[in-house]
Order: sequence, then C-alpha cells, then structure tokens
Amino acid sequence: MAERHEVPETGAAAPVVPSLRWADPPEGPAVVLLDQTRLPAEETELICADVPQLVRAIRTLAVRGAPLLGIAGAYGVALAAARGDDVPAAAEELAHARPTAVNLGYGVRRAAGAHRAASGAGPAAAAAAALAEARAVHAEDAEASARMARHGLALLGELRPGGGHRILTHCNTGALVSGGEGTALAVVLAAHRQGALRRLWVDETRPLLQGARLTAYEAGRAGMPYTVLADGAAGSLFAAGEVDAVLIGADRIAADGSVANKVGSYPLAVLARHHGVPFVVVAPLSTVDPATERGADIAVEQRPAGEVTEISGTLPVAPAGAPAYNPAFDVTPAELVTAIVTEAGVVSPVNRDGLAKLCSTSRWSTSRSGNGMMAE
Ligand SMILES: CSC[C@@H](O)[C@@H](O)C(=O)COP(=O)(O)O
Repeated sequence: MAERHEVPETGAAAPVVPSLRWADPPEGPAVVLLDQTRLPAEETELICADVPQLVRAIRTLAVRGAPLLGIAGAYGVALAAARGDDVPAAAEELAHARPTAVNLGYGVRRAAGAHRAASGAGPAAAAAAALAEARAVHAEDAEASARMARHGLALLGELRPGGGHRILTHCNTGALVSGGEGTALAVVLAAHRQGALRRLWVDETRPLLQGARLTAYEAGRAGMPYTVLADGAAGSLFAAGEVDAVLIGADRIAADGSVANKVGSYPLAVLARHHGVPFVVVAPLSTVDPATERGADIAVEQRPAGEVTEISGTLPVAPAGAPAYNPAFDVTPAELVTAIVTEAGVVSPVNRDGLAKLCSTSRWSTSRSGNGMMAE
C-alpha cells in the first residue's frame, strides 16, 4: 500500500511527507515511511504493517541513515507489541536488519527495554510503554539535531570566521534521516540560513546515489547554492582550492574515535588531510559505540554486486555477471578527523577521554550497552 505525492517546489528544507510516522488504527498500527528509493521523483509513503515489512524496508534502504534507523527500530518494536507479536523475536530481527549503524540496535533496545519493564502491567500497558519510548527516541533525535546544528555552526565560525563556507558533503544527512533536520546537513542548513554558505558540494555517492538523489533534493528545496559532483571529481576540487571544510555524518564511532560512514568518506578524509582542509563528523551520541574498541572491529555491511554493476537495478554498467566489491561503508581513522560534533559539544576524536566523557555525561548514557544490539 503506497500513496504517491508529486514533489512540489516549495523551497522548504524538509519533504512534504515526513520521513517516518506512526499510524494508529484505523490506518494502523503501522510504521509509515517516506520511501527513499523513490526520491527525488516522487514522495511515496510505504506503509509497514508488520515487522517483516519494516525489515525489508530497512534492507532495501527505503528507510536509511543512522539516526532514522534508530527511530525506525524503536517504532518497529512498538509495532510488534501493538500487534501482539513476539516482541523479543521481533526486536532481534530488527536489530540485525543492517549491521553497521549502531543507532538501529540502540533504538530497538530502548523500546524493547520499555516494553519489558512494563510487561507486568499487561500487554496493552507494555505496548503503550514501547510506543511512548519510540516517540521519546524520535523527539530526542530532533532535539539532538538542533543542538548539533548550533555546535556545528559555531565550529564553522571558528574555522572560517568570515563565513562564505564552501562545504563538501557525502551521502545524505538531512531531515530524511532524522527526527529533526539531520546531522551534517543540519549544520549546512544553519550556515545557509545565516547567509554564511557559499556553496555546498554534493558528492553523488555511488553506488546508490544518496548524494545526487537525496542531498541535492533537500539542498534544492532549502534554496541552498549546491553542485553535484561525481565522487571521483572531489580530488580536483580540493586541488583547485574550492573546499573549505568537509562535513559528513557517521554510522558508528568506535571508542578509538574511528568513524564508519558511507563508503567514499575515507578517501575524502585522506584528500582533506593532504590539502589541509578540516574534516568534520557530525553525529549524535547515539552513534558513538564505546563497546567497539577499534575501527577495525566495526562490522561493515557488504551489499549485492548488482548495486555496482547496474544503475537503479535496471541499467547495466558492467558486463553481465561481473564480480563487484560493494562495501556500504568505510572506516576513517581518528587521526584524519578534525572534530566530532555531537549534541553535547565538539570533541577531538583522538581525545579518547573527551569522547568517553561526552558519552558518560549524556542523559542517554545509562541506556547504552554493548555493541548496540540486544543487550539484556
Ligand atoms: C546522519 S546519517 C549518517 C550516515 O548514516 C550516512 O552518512 C550514511 O552513511 C547512510 O548510509 P545508508 O546506507 O544510506 O543508510
């Protein structure tokens, strides 16, 4: 079941259809997603009425991006509870739908924990508790997003006091992946609103084109001056002195400050270091995973070859049957990251204590555990 909306030209940053919403009966219970595989051509709602449908949506990237995966995971648990399904089994299935973004397990664990804690009061009360927790995860992400935008804007001001920022970004980190305005793109949007953004360089982000399809869509709707480039063109852009800062999001930040993000982020960090350009990661504390000690320990999702050998699953760009290497993410070592912007402040990733301290002082720190998957 899907409802289709033409994409209007409104100049607003966020899509008309929210990236995710909860539907009560009679429409639901359901988790209703903006199907990101159909953007930018159309805003289509994808109605997930059970957990297997939601897991499929997560695996096919109809819903994607670390913070939104956490929110989706939490509502998925609420959905299982509202349907009277086996909640621990559903939670396991959701938490393992994709391996790299730690937020997914974080959101699942929060809602499952609330459900478990209220189970003595009966199934209806436990289901209500899971839904309330999912709503809290959603609202906290919106708040974190606003805080990251403020901290990130202040950092940009320090890096280049006169404004006029030319920022390169990779993948998609805006309202499409968040309860609020996103992570890195929320900072860019704040700079744009202040008149301080000279240009947003948008890496197309092969193979699934989250930059060209989604970031360009959000940037255009917000009226930002933006330009899409092929990922391989970034080097000549740095060489021409056209980049003042790189801003990206993250899927998991290990205790040693290494950052897993969309494949292609690490080469940008190397380029940025070579050209003396700040490389800044913007991510909520729910993306920091103190239980993963080193970057090398981060599980990097490997995706089907067809995503590389075909465009949009239809247009072949390699000989039939060509083998392909298709990791969804890469890991940037801490020493290449200038700063990590979180909702609690800005920290240098090589400062392990600083990162750990930010996590422990977070109001979320007590509900964190393990590698973000099911804990208890
Ligand atoms: C705020 S989103 C940060 C990351 O989740 C984002 O950059 C990214 O890599 C998303 O990957 P995706 O495979 O599209 O889910």
